[in-house]
Amino acid sequence: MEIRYATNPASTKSYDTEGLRKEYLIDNLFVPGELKLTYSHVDRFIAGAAIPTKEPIKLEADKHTMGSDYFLERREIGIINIGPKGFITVDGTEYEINNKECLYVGLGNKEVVFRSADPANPARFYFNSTPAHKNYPTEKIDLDSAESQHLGSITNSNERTIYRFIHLNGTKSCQLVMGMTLLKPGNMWNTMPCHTHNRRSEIYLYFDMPEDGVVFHLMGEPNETRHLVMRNEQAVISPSWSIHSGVGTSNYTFIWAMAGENQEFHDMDAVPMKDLK
Ligand SMILES: O=C[C@H](O)[C@@H](O)CC(=O)C(=O)O
Ligand SMILES: [Zn+2]
Repeated sequence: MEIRYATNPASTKSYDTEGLRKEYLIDNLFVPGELKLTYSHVDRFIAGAAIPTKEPIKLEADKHTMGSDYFLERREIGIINIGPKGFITVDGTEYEINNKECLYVGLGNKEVVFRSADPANPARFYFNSTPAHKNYPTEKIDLDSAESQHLGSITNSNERTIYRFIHLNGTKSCQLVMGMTLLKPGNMWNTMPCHTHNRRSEIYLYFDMPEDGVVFHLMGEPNETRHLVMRNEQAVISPSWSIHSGVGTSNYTFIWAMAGENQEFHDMDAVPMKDLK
């Protein structure tokens, strides 16, 4: 399991491209047949993925790093399938999870297993996990049952729909807040005007991108911005002090997950456009 330590704005100022990518970019999550995990000390997020081929893949704890016997011993998890149909079994109960559907699994569930409906055309499960102190019910959420918000306009190249899966007015969790944003064709910008949220950090996963497409992901303090060039199915860690926005070479979809000391989606500090540097 890969480990990322927390970073601060002062040292981030001096990072070059490679330094920024080493700290913030997660570019190795999707490997057929493997469970891949990255542990970040930013709000103790775990970002991971599983592409089950012939054999199902079990969500196993890395005992050394997590210090637990099973993955959800002290954690909760939100899982979204970004590929073809698959199944997730949680302590014996099987859930069918289609493309862009989400499953929340709470604290204390011992066995979580990923399986593809067609191993030749496997499911692609992406997940975020954070520490938890209480069990909330396992729940499946799809685009129809999610809370949705239409934002932006074609004249600003940012017309998109935000779907909230795990949040205060929907599927309950201890601290994980998770959803997905779909950009309309011809729209390339997300989250501009941008924001920070001092009480929460965030992880983005960009996907549904063409092979040679890129997203210029913007990060850093509002008056000290940097960018990371990101490709399909890559994730990026956004500490609480960093903006998180992006512009692509075509439209794309991204999963966002937040964690911290509150779950108020709108508890964010909007950055006035005149303050961006
Ligand atoms: O704190 C909220 C997150 O940054 C995202 O939900 C923003 C987003 O999906 C968007 O504007 O498109
Ligand atoms: Zn945010």
